[in-house]
Amino acid sequence: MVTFSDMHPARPRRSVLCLPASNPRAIAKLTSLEADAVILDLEDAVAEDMKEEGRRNIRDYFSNRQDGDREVIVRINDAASPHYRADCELILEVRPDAVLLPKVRARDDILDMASYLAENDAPETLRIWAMMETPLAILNAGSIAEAGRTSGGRLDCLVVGLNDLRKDTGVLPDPARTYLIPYLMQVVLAGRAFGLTVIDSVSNEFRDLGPFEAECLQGRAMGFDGKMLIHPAQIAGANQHFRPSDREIAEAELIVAAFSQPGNEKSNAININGSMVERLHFEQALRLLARVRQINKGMKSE
Ligand SMILES: CC(C)(COP(=O)(O)OP(=O)(O)OC[C@H]1O[C@@H](n2cnc3c(N)ncnc32)[C@H](O)[C@@H]1OP(=O)(O)O)[C@@H](O)C(=O)NCCC(=O)NCCSC(=O)C[C@H](O)C(=O)O
Ligand SMILES: [Mg+2]
Repeated sequence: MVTFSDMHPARPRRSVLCLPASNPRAIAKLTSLEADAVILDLEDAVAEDMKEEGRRNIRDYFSNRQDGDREVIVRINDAASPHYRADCELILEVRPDAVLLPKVRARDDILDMASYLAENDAPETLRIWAMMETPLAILNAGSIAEAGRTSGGRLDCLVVGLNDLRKDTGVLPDPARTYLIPYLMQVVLAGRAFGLTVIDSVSNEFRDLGPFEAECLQGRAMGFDGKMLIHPAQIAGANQHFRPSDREIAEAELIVAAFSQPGNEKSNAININGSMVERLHFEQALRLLARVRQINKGMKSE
């Protein structure tokens, strides 16, 4: 059956690759990588004494941007850090597709950034993404997601950060993510309630891709739109697992065809091979097919 996440109309964000802004070799690889979106990180992936170099690399990158339609996001340091002001100035200067706020705790973190962007005439296309990686972010997930509306719709995306969450909660690493599931689902629910994209956490495994693939399957089943990645080896798996399967596409086509048949156009519930299919499934099917078209449009070779 078509899943709820297929209703979400946002652009494809199946694979969201993160890399340290201080690593020019990794940055140089980007044009050859098939990630749907890219995060240039100034926060945890960058050593204290490399932050300025990271900002310089980001300036260089945007001055010669060759990404076409791909979203490029910059993760800044948090408001309490000495790097925050310089990072914010950089955001206004290079105007990425979004600024990713680390260690969000409450809705005010979103509102403060939204005010800063508005006061400095940042274009509406400059969005806000939020890392959901503190215990307070999970407790306040609903009001953080709601702040997206209050802030004029600038908040676009919630990204779970399980490394920080494990650190702050004491939950032990476990391939099944058993005790983290309530936190993950809380973020999915908050995102869905306010029309945001939800991105599953990184998996730290990039040589043995078995545990990573298992997390992709689980994340998709939970309703996530995509996964944050740390290594190019993870891109193909995320693109595959967060794309509707051939079976789902065929089922959606069947539903659309059935509702388009004479006599069914105004029906709210019909019988397809012994299953009740409602108009809401028809709407889901249309959205799924629209998403597939979007994915196919952005695909070079997968
Ligand atoms: C994890 C790594 C440090 C591993 O790096 P390395 O040992 O160099 O890997 P490889 O030898 O396999 O690399 C092969 C080439 O691929 C390039 N590369 C590696 N990673 C990336 C990448 N992410 N994007 C683009 N290109 C990449 C290398 O440069 C090699 O090329 P070359 O130099 O020409 O030989 C490394 O993968 C890495 O730094 N990953 C990203 C780390 C990161 O961004 N961390 C922050 C995100 S995690 C997070 O946010 C957690 C969250 O906050 C939470 O709390 O959970
Ligand atoms: Mg983190």
